[in-house]
Amino acid sequence: MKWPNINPLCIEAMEAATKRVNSLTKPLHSLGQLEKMAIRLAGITGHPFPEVSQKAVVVMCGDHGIAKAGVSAYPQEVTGLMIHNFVNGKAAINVLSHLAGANVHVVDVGSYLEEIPEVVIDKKVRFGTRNFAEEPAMTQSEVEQAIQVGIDMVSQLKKQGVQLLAVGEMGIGNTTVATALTAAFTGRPVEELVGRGTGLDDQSYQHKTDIIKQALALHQPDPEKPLQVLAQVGGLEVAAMAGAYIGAASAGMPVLVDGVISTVAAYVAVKLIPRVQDYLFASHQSVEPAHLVLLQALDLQPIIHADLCLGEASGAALAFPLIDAAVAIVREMATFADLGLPNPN
Ligand SMILES: O=C(O)c1ccc[n+]([C@@H]2O[C@H](COP(=O)([O-])O)[C@@H](O)[C@H]2O)c1
Ligand SMILES: Cc1cc2nc[nH]c2cc1C
Repeated sequence: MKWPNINPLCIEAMEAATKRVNSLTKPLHSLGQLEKMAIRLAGITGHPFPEVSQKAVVVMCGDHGIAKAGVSAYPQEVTGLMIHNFVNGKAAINVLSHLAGANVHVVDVGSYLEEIPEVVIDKKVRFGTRNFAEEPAMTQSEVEQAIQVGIDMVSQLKKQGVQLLAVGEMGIGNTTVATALTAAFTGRPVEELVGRGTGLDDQSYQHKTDIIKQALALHQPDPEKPLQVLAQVGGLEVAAMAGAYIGAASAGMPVLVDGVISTVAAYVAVKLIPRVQDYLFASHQSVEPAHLVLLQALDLQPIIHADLCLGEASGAALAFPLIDAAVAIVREMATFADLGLPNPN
């Protein structure tokens, strides 16, 4: 695959933003993460006073052959039902996006739905992945097509004037995918990473752990070959999200990462193109154990700790107002000079 160009952060804008942040009427560093976010937003946009009012949410949807192995508390049909729910504006992501003034874009990159509602963006690569307990989930070509869906989607949104993006997913079975990918990339034991997803009981939780271990033994993933690992135990919506992060970085657009599935996709994007990391903002820390491992591996600090584990980009949308806060502080707070005081910093 040929990757798009990604610019480094603008050092001048970051220096100007740092100077401004340190001149504001507050003890040095007392606005913590908000200050760091403001400075990085300046670096991403090239402006010390960035504008991020035009917000969009992208929900990548896909089904999983591995769902047949009984690894989710909910039936596979819920993926399609939730796509309809998104379209009707009644899912959590619709409510949270509406609060933040963001439009929701639902992309079907691989659900089992035969008939896709009109407003869903139909980018189906195939009807669900293969069951990776038995064979690779995807071909390399399918992985690349799905990544391209994400890159193209964000390029379109950029043309429509979008300035800030939240990326998430819907796909029954995909915490099994995310856990297998995390184990493959980090080498951490599956037992340390596996969570209860949509709410597995103890017996199914053990079964999920065994399935992931068996799949890793079958495929022997090489962490230095991210596209191959995606093909072995990944998902179409995971690949599309990786593409969306690459697309956002290439468009100079800050992007909020959601939960464990969204973050493993970000990990893949960074593995493919390390500079993508500069454009990522972690929103929250999911209750899935693999999420913390991924956030640490990416050196990302989540700004919300609310025991979320929903997906759909819900945590990312919940973080929109915090990005707005970071921008508003730099724009609107008085400086020590404004008060006629020397800057103590
Ligand atoms: O974002 C997360 O951290 C997260 C954690 C647990 C579950 N989910 C959502 O629940 C679905 C996957 O759960 P499961 O149990 O079917 O693997 C999928 O649609 C995700 O959006 C999402
Ligand atoms: C109802 C439901 C909604 C979801 N949204 C994201 N993943 C989900 C999983 C389930 C089961």
